[in-house]
Order: sequence, then C-alpha cells, then structure tokens
Amino acid sequence: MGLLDDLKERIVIADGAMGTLLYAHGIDRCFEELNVTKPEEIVHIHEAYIESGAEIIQTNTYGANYVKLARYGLQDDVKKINEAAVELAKKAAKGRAYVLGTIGGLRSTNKSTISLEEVKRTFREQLYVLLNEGVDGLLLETYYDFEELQTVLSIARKETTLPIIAHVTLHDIGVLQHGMPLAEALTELEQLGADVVGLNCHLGPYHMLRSLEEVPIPTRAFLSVYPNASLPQYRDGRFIYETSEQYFEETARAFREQGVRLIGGCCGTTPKHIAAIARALSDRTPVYKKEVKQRHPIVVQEEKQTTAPSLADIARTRRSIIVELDPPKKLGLTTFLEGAKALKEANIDALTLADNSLATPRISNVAVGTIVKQQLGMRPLIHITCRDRNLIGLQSHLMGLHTLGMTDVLALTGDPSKVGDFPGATSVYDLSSFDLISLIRQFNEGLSYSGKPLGQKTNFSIAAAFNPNVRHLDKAVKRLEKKIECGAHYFLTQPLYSEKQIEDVYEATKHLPTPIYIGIMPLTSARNADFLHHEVPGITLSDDIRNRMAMCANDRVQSTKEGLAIAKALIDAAFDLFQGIYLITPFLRYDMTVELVRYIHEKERLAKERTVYYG
Ligand SMILES: Cc1cc2nc3c(=O)[nH]c(=O)nc-3n(C[C@H](O)[C@H](O)[C@H](O)COP(=O)(O)OP(=O)(O)OC[C@H]3O[C@@H](n4cnc5c(N)ncnc54)[C@H](O)[C@@H]3O)c2cc1C
Ligand code: MET
Ligand SMILES: [Zn+2]
Repeated sequence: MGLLDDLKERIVIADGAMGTLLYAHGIDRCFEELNVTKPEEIVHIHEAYIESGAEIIQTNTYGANYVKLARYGLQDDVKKINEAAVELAKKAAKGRAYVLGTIGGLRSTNKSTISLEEVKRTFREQLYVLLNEGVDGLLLETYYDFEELQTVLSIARKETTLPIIAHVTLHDIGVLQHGMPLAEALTELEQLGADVVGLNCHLGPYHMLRSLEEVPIPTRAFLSVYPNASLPQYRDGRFIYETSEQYFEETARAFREQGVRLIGGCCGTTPKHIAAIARALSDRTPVYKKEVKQRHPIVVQEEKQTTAPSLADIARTRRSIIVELDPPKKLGLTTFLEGAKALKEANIDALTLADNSLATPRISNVAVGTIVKQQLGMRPLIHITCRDRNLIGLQSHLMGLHTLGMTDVLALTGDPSKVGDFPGATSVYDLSSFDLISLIRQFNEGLSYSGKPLGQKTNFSIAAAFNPNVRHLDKAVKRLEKKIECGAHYFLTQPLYSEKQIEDVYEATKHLPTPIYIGIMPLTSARNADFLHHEVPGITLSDDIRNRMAMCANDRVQSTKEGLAIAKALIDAAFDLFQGIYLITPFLRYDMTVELVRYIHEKERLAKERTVYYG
C-alpha cells in the first residue's frame, strides 16, 4: 500500500507549516539552513505534527534551492541542505508517516524576475537530490505563477513515478493570477500527470472553501488543500497569524464536503490545527459527489470608445509631432503653462509628461495632465513608471487615469531611485515595463491584474520606450518585439544625436508593425552637450557636434541657434523614414521645441507642395 492507495480509500491528513512556526520562535534567517545547523529542532517539529495526526510530512526544503539559498550565501549547499532535510524527516517519521520532498515556487507576481530557463535549472538541481534520498513523493507548493508550475511538473513527471502533489496558490477567490479560473488550472495539472492537485498558502479556509465550491472532483487525481491559518496581521514589526483550532475543526468538515482527500495546513498553522483537522475527520470518510457552483460569468461593460484616433493611428497615417514638457521640479506652473500654450499654438498632437524622470520628484504628471487637458484642451501622454508604485498603486493609478479620461500612456520600468535626488528611496519594481504593458492591455479587456472584472473596459493607447543607445541594437529590437507581444501599440525613442543612428534604427525596425516616434532633444549649451556625452549612459555625441557647441562657449543666443541647427539636421534625417517625431524640451526651454515644431510643419507643407507640383 502506498500513499495513492490510501487516498483511494479515505481522507489523509498532512502536516502544517514549518516556516512560520520557526519564525514564531524568533528565527528570522534561512529556515532551511536549520536542517544542518539545528537538526533536532526540525525533527522535533516533524514529530509534533505526526503526534497531532499527520500521516504525511513534508521535508523542510520549501526554499532550499539555488536562487533562494543564494540570498543567504548558501547557494553551494543545495545538496547538503536537501539531503539533511530528507534524513531528518525520515528520522522523525520512523515509518509512521509518508515523507514528501517539498519544492516551492520561485516566481511570485513578477514573471520577469526569473526566466523559465533559470526556473528549470534550479528545480532540477533540487529535484534530483530529493529523489536520490528516497522520498515517498513530491510536493510542489506555493506556485503563484501557473506557467512555472506547468514547467516544473512536466519535468518532475518525466523523472519519477512517485506520487506528485501539485499546489497552486490563489490570487483571489476562484482565480489564479491574471484571472485563470482555479478549476481550469487543476484540470490542466491533472492532465500533466499530477496525482494530487490542490491549493496552499496565501489565503485561509474562507477563501479556499469558496474557491473549491467551483471545482469539480477530479476524475483521476485527488483533491488537496493546505490553507493558511488566517490572513496575517502585522504587529510590532512581526507577522502574526491568529486562528482558533476550533475554526479549523469546522472548516475541515466543510472541505470534506467539497471532495477534498488530502488536507494539511500552510502558513500560521501549528500542530494544534492539524490535531483539530484530525479530530474533525476522525472517520476519514470521503465524499464522492458534490454540486459544483458555477462561476459567475464576467460581465464587462463596453466603455464608450473615444472617437479621437490614437497616437499610433495618427503616426500610421500622417506626420505626428508630440512634445515632452516635463512637470516642474518646483511648485508653480506659470512657465510650464506658458510653454504648453505656445506648443498648442504651434499645433502639436500631444504633450508628453514625464513621471519623475531621472528619479527626481516633480509635480504629479496626472495633476499637470488634468490641467493641460481641461484648461488648454491638449492631449496629455502620461508616462508611468514601475519605480514609485507597487502593484496596488499602479492599478489605482490606471483606474484614476481612466476616470479622468486620459487614455494615452507610456509604460516604463523607470530610472532607478539611485540615479536621482533620493538615492536611498525604494525602487518598487513589482512589475517591469513588460508586465506593466500586459497589465494595461488586460485593463483594456476589462480585467484587473487578478482577473477581477473592472466593470468597464479601459481604452488606453499604450506607448513603450525604445532605447537605441545601446551597444547591440539587435538586442534592443528584441525587447521591442517582446513589448509588442505584451501589447505595446507604438514606441518613443531616447533622444538620438546622429543621422547615421536614425538610419540604423530605421533599418533595424522596419519589419515592426508598430509606429516609432524618433526622440530629438535640442542641445542648449556646450556644457549640456558634455554632460549628455560623458554622463548619460548610452548617449554619445560626435566630435563634430561637441565642437560646434563648444564654439558657442557661453553665448546663450549662439548656443541656442547651434542646438537648433543640429536638431533640425536630425529632423531632416528622420523626416522621410518616420512619421512620428518626439521632441523633448530641455529645461523648460519651450522656445526651442516650439521652433522645431514650426520647422517640421513648414517642411511638411513644402513636401506636400512638391507632391502636388510634381504629382
Ligand atoms: C521615451 C522615454 C521616456 C522616458 N520617461 C521616463 C520617465 O518619465 N520617468 C523615468 O523615471 N524614466 C523615464 N525614461 C527612462 C527609462 O525608464 C529608462 O531609460 C529605461 O532604461 C528604458 O526604458 P524602460 O523603462 O521601458 O526600460 P526597459 O525596456 O523595461 O528596460 C529596463 C532595464 O533593462 C535593461 N535594458 C534595457 N535594454 C537593454 C538592452 N538592450 N541590453 C541590456 N539591458 C537592457 C536596462 O537596465 C533597463 O533599465 C524614459 C525613457 C524613454 C525612452
Ligand atoms: C510559504 S508557503 C509554506 C512553505 C512551507 N510548507 C512551510 O510551511 O514552511
Ligand atoms: Zn504558506
């Protein structure tokens, strides 16, 4: 008889948390290291769970992989720590309980932080040690990212015929990240060969029960659940879980009614919780039938589509000029508004507003954008970085922009805090630019990050950044292709300072379906040229350009003239290759960008005249 035979006949009880139990005892370091440094404590916890009724225990290896151990400088000890974990669990089990080798998920909410190749490499290393040490089965737990779980489950299934338990972690009731329905996920895991499929961590019994109500009893696999004790509280700098064992006793019976065959606990649970479950299900009798609640279909109201064409559409059909005029670093909008008005009169398609560029605080671009839109009737293009807002803040921000009717956004990772005025400030980066673009696309489908209906579809037109000032242009273009896959509609480049570079950019991107706005920022002085050349990563100015600026020395009028002449030559180079021109106003010097806008319009007029004249 093995674990799967037992599960065929009856409900099986598993153990509870290891990590939070150690944490509650004051251990804040790497929990898995204790397999080697304090083995008797680990054995003691395993024994306490078995004595409480656990028939299955899991090795203390949740984070015993290369990536997580590296945070403690223990990356070379993967083998040693996993070997010790199996030895300790077996020592505690003494044949009284099955020993599962646990492998935890690596990705949380941000896919881009760890590639699938890294996931595979890391997983394999841990898997082979656990299998070698003779575990009775595998527990793949706390997978927020379904793609990651699919990947590692497929690897594990090829490597062993032992029972595999695959656990996803819910994002919200009934759904994984990005809105994947739980029932669909569990069916897919069963099809990939998992013997037991279910849930663990993040949420407690309430959310898990409501989620399982929407899940049919699997045909071949068994259903399992390892709820957290409760939602954690943050008190005096520590996370605390508080749930009475009595509540676990009641909910264990409710889990049985949902067809659950394996039940244990996750974060915050203790041997007392497991004893409560064992008491509640003392006869271990399973149910074989249940009524499945239908998931409410997602109702998304169509948002009125704006009639104005997007900036991407405009750049596809005609010359388009957008101008960056950044919100000021000091309070007061007088100069800024004068500049915005002058640019409006010069006839631009949109005013782009940076989001604390170079990681230095500026007046909120939403506040400034609202004024520009409402008072001047201009179209603001709002830059959004992932640096200053976490996943909650970003979604709230997008909902706010939608509410204000601002549909043009530029999705960026953003300059890191350390380049700006507050180098010690946190750079959040819950998301990368790729994830932010995907998130905005999902908003356009009427769904939040978790897949919850937003009630309306947003209508964002999504711009993304293109930095051609890199050593390998082909790599930058690969990033563009990925951004398009994520949902980018068009691109804005960093400022370019050479005609040749503009041609290279054209050659490297002409296969892309999305328009590109070429960035041109006039130089204001020799000092400005030197700063850009020497201190801004990636920007290189030719000797000729720097000499031309140097010749103007400190003469402001002459410098402006020369800066404009250089910018005009760049516009000439871009004119026939790109319809979109993105002018960047240096230091609120809107006189310069206004002049360049006029230059482009005049050029356009002459070109049209020529076309008419010559047919
Ligand atoms: C049009 C435009 C507007 C901008 N506006 C703002 C703003 O308002 N606020 C602000 O803080 N910053 C702004 N920036 C700066 C921008 O955040 C950084 O320059 C960023 O590095 C490039 O854009 P991204 O954020 O989309 O980065 P991503 O394309 O997401 O790149 C993120 C990081 O990946 C790395 N990377 C990118 N390309 C390559 C490559 N080819 N090879 C190797 N590594 C690479 C870099 O380390 C980069 O920082 C803007 C940039 C552009 C082009
Ligand atoms: C973070 S989810 C829980 C991981 C592991 N089962 C533990 O309790 O330590
Ligand atoms: Zn947990």
